[in-house]
Amino acid sequence: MSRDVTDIINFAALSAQQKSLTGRFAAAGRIRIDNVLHDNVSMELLTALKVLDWRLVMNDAHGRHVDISPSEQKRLGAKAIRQLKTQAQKRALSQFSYLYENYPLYDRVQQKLPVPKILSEIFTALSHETFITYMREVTGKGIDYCDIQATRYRSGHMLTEHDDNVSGKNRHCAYVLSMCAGWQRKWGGNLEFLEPNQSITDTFVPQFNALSIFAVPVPHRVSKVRPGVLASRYSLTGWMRHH
Ligand SMILES: O=C(O)CCC(=O)C(=O)O
Ligand SMILES: [Fe+2]
Repeated sequence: MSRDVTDIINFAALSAQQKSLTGRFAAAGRIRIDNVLHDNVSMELLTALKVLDWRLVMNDAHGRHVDISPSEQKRLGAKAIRQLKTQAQKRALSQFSYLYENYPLYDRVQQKLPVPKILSEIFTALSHETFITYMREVTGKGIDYCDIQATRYRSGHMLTEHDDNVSGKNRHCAYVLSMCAGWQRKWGGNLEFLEPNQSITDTFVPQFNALSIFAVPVPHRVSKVRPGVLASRYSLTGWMRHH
């Protein structure tokens, strides 16, 4: 049997923070909410994330999206993948670039493809009326559903400056449910909020079971995970949208 939204999302924690979050979102356009999932759910999610079939995604020199399945990664081999990574990292110095791993949860659900139960339960909870109503109250925005993907950033991965605004997608807010225990800011992989004058106004270091929400459009990036870092930066991320 599937669990109810209240068995997934820790509404007691959300209600306790609601007033301060509403004030902060109105003032700053971004917030972090701690302890969003129940403890047992967050542990189950982490277990599932560790064994997902991760695809490698990046953009090429012409800005085209490249998406490499696990079997294709195996076929290409470690040397070819390393070369692709090096090229992406070079491009990141001069143009919009990204390189990370993803699991397209929303797309898979839309296409009626199988997904791990825990991921499907969390996706359902994030688009449940109870959670959407809460988010509408906190952000003051006309959200009615969330799309979702899982992401994994490992050593050398990054996402350079962008603002999430894509015409026709009706993205009101971006969200990142960060699922990293013991992440250190010196490892990179930090979510940074940017201003035109080269300053970084805010840095969200990955945490465990913490939900960041920020208004779209706002310039931001994920700094490169430092070479040699062995930990994985896991998140569930997407946009709060309206139909
Ligand atoms: O993972 C993050 O912290 C942010 C990801 C992001 O900005 C995006 O996918 O557009
Ligand atoms: Fe983004």
